Amino acid sequence: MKLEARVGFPDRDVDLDLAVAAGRTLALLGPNGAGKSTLLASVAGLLRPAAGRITLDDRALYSHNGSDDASWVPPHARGVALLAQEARLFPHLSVLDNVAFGPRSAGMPRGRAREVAHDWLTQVDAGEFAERRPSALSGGQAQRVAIARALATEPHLLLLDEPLSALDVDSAPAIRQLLRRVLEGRTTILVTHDILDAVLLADDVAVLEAGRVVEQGPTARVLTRPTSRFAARIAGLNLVRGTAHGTTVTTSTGLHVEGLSDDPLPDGAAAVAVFSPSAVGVYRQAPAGSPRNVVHARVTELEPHGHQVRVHTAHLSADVTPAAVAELDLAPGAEVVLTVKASEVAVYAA
Ligand SMILES: Nc1ncnc2c1ncn2[C@@H]1O[C@H](COP(=O)(O)OP(=O)(O)OP(=O)(O)O)[C@@H](O)[C@H]1O
Repeated sequence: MKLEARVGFPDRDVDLDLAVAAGRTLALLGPNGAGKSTLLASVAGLLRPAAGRITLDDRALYSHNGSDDASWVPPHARGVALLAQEARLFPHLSVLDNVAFGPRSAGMPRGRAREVAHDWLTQVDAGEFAERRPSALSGGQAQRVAIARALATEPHLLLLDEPLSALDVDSAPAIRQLLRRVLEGRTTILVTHDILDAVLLADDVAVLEAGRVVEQGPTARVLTRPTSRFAARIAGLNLVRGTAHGTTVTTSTGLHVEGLSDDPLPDGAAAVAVFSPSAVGVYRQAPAGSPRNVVHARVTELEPHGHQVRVHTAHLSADVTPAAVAELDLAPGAEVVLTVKASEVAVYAA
């Protein structure tokens, strides 16, 4: 089913508008406090927006038009399942009864509900734990059971709130693989801080910043041609925002970055210049006679990055070899000149 959600919380300065197409997974990305949990809780029915409208296909789960005639479907009647960071299984029930709980609550006879629970446990490779209590499961095993419990209710919409973040590094990859399998064809919203989750699990990505959706689109597009600084950072790219003049982007502080553009941009249009840290050269003094983009900056941090060292400055990053770090005597506070060839910079509308 297709989800459309417009939710407004003036007291939180949150005003979000997004949609998830039927059968697709949308990853919600954004810094702390961006509004991801607020959106999830609103869709689950745990939080009531001050304004907006939430629909699953044609069914309104919540609507409010400024007067008193709001419609409100309670959480249990929404057909929405929420999977949290921790499995939160009922401690006094066996694993099997945990999974059978949803179908039983929906009126399914006990024997049939247990059969359904068995099927789901088998599908998540947790059949062997059926008779155990949750206290006898590892974190990864418990999360498998929680996935089975969520899916056994046959939800129209699945909400995943950082489902891998509480797992240790050894069990997360297997659960990620499992999610990849079970999310296929299900309408899902996935809140994550992990770029790997977005790449492996999500068809689309929405980036939230300060209570607003700042960009939304297919995952591959957002990660290769980001228009927000947050998306650029998680994609490992430099992004300079400003206005276009030809194929040059000029920032509000007067920095000019020239690049290449597929489509001509109207003069003065909002635009970004995007380039990889590996395309950035680092010098102590401006190289003579260079046609490149040149930016004066100060090193803020050095960070290992594969076999390279990522040199961070206030707005841009560069990847250099460890030998170059030694040769240039780079350290936080060092003044540097960064260069990038126009042919390495993509300029497009933001
Ligand atoms: N219970 C609350 N009462 C009032 N304001 C809140 C409450 N919970 C969150 N907020 C505010 O709402 C805004 C959105 O917060 P939210 O928790 O949705 O962000 P988030 O993207 O989920 O962040 P995180 O990644 O840290 O979980 C923030 O400004 C936050 O301070």
